[in-house]
Amino acid sequence: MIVAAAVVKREGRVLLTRRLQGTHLAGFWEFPGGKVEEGEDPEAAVVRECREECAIDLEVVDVIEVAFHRYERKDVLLLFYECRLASDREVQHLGVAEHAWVLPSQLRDYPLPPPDERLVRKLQAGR
Ligand SMILES: Nc1nc2c([nH]c(=O)n2[C@@H]2O[C@H](COP(=O)(O)OP(=O)(O)OP(=O)(O)O)[C@@H](O)[C@H]2O)c(=O)[nH]1
Repeated sequence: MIVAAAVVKREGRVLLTRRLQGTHLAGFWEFPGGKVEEGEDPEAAVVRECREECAIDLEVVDVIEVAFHRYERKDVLLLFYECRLASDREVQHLGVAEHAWVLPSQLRDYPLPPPDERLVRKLQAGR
């Protein structure tokens, strides 16, 4: 399973969303995104997922990190894309429980899934 997630920066902060109850890793925070569908371009997937789940419009800037993780019931290849906001629409909670704009130095206060660890370190190193 391929997952595309967005690293959206605004005024030195990065967007995190919280997973809905009843989903895999419920309650965890994450970089918004989701599964890439069959035949879908991962960059299109991250834009689509963020529109569906948060109502924001994004433009992909670059790939920032790749991670592979073996969960108990599935293997996940995560593609993290640096994205910029393409409009000034506010984040809405369509498919997420809540959101936060977080300073890199505060990312440790938000429980993120294990495969996100290296990305967190990169962001904290200012990259
Ligand atoms: N969006 C996102 N997903 C992540 C991150 N880190 C990470 O391990 N994941 C995992 O990647 C998968 C994303 O899939 P998803 O959000 O479309 O859906 P899901 O598996 O809950 O969907 P499902 O219940 O329909 O099968 C989840 O298993 C999630 O735990 C992250 O930072 N952002």
